Amino acid sequence: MDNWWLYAVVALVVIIGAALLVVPRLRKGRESEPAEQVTKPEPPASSATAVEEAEAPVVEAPEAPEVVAEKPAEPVVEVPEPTVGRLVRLRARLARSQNAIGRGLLSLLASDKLDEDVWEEIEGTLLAADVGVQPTTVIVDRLRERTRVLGTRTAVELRKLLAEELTIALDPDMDRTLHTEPRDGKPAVMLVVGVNGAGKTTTCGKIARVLVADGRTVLLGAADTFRAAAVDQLATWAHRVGAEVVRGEEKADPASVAFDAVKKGIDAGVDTVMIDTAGRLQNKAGLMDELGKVKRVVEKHGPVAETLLVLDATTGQNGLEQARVFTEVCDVSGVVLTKLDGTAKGGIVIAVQRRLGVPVKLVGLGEGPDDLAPFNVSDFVDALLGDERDAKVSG
Ligand SMILES: Nc1nc2c(ncn2[C@@H]2O[C@H](COP(=O)(O)OP(=O)(O)OP(=O)(O)O)[C@@H](O)[C@H]2O)c(=O)[nH]1
Repeated sequence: MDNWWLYAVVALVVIIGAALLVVPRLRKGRESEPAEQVTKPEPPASSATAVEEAEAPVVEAPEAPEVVAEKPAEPVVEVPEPTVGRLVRLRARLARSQNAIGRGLLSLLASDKLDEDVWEEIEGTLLAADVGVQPTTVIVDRLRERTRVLGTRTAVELRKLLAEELTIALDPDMDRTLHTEPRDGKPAVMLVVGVNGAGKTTTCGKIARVLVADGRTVLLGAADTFRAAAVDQLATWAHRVGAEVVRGEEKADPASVAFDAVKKGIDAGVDTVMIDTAGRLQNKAGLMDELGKVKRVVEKHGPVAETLLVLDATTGQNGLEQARVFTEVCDVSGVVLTKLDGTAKGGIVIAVQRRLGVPVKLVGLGEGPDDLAPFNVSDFVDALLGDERDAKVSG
């Protein structure tokens, strides 16, 4: 027990040493806690971006004029194909789709014996080609008579006879002029009517291209206010050739859009104003009335030069009844027969003219911008029957 103080000193040293070791660690541990608290409230990366974005307009504002300057100033205006001889250039396509009629008829006529059965087959071929009952009867009766009287049997002569009969059936004396020239200092106004999907908007665009190619100025009125896409479609066609478009609000009164378009055309001094109307079903009396209203309202500016009825050739005879209603409402002056490239029934041209008493003025031969041609009887008959030289070779 003499050394009790020695034990006391050692114990004190141990306690102090332990205290020196433990306290700094505790302190260190406490210091790290606030560090974690700092990282937690840091804004996440995305909110930092949001702040940058929120500030962006302020920072980028001075650059705005540069953006405007970089915009492509003018759309590229296309130069359409010249119109002269278009039907001839498109003849191969037309002939491909019509060959069934021409070849069928010519081979039947070249039969060893033109008996009752053969004439019935000829009649069937014409009916199947949508020529229509009455014109078919006339064509067959005349052919029968002429082959009997003339005793014609060579392929060349038979082709000539058939061509003559088809030409008569197509009424070459009908006036197929498209009235697009301004009169009395006012633009020629064209109304384009027809059922949904017949190709009205496309036809407006194609005609505008033809007119622009011929050096005319054109304004298009988008009176199909029922379908916003139709308005955009027309505007696209117009921009491609540099024509102006007048469009109304969606669901606006089509008659007022048409009226405004003609007024703008008069003020701007353009040559032709074309009004694209909504596709209307003939059994919707209200809609047909509205079409009549469009015409009356437009006529307040002066007479309409041309009312074109657009008909889809692939609807065949069924389309004719619909077509007839249009002729009653709006005094149709010409027919545009579209999609002739999509049918082997070219005889519909004969049926349309007979039924409506209106000339086919233009034909659509494809979806391409220049696939529209003035209708020409002799080119069409040539396309129906194939090249005359083919007949000579086989004759
Ligand atoms: N193959 C072919 N397709 C055509 C021709 N004319 C138009 N079309 C196509 O027919 C479709 C309908 O044409 P649109 O011009 O939209 O018809 P629309 O009469 O204005 O139709 P709505 O606006 O619904 O009344 C489109 O796909 C055109 O490309 C043609 O001569 N041949």
